Amino acid sequence: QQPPKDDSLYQDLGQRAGIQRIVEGMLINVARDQRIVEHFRKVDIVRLRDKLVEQLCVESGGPCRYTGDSMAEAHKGQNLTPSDFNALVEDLIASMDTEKVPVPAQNRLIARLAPMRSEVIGK
Ligand code: HEM
Repeated sequence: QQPPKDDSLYQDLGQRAGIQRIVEGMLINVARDQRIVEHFRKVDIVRLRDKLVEQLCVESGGPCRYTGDSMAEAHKGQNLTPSDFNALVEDLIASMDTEKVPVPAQNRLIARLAPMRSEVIGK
């Protein structure tokens, strides 16, 4: 038998609906973010939204499955920099602020994304 899964972060993010609002808010922030918006010009934004929601759901301990590409695959050829990465994280944090996600929960989510940094940057 599996130990019960810790889904407290998923709950703190407002479950699937809350995560969807966070992701959509982040993408709206990205659309206004001159530092990185160019990367997203030709992207299927609905697919990106859906894959991000799945991924944040999984990473926060929610009952979801991630069906997208690997992080290395998704960011291959983009040559993303540490500054690009930081800009996206700022846009995510601003969205979580708008959604009134408590700061400790924000920090837990960022901590779960941080290990992906090396798979995203410089590919
Ligand atoms: C921890 C940080 C990041 C995570 C968790 C993440 C997550 C994802 C996910 C789940 C996808 C969708 C993959 C798929 O379609 O199957 C994706 C695609 C994409 N990401 Fe990221 N990403 C991160 C950082 C970044 C950064 C810093 C940028 C640019 C500033 C970026 C730009 C993009 C773009 C443009 C796509 C679409 C690629 C395409 O459709 O060809 N990502 N990302």
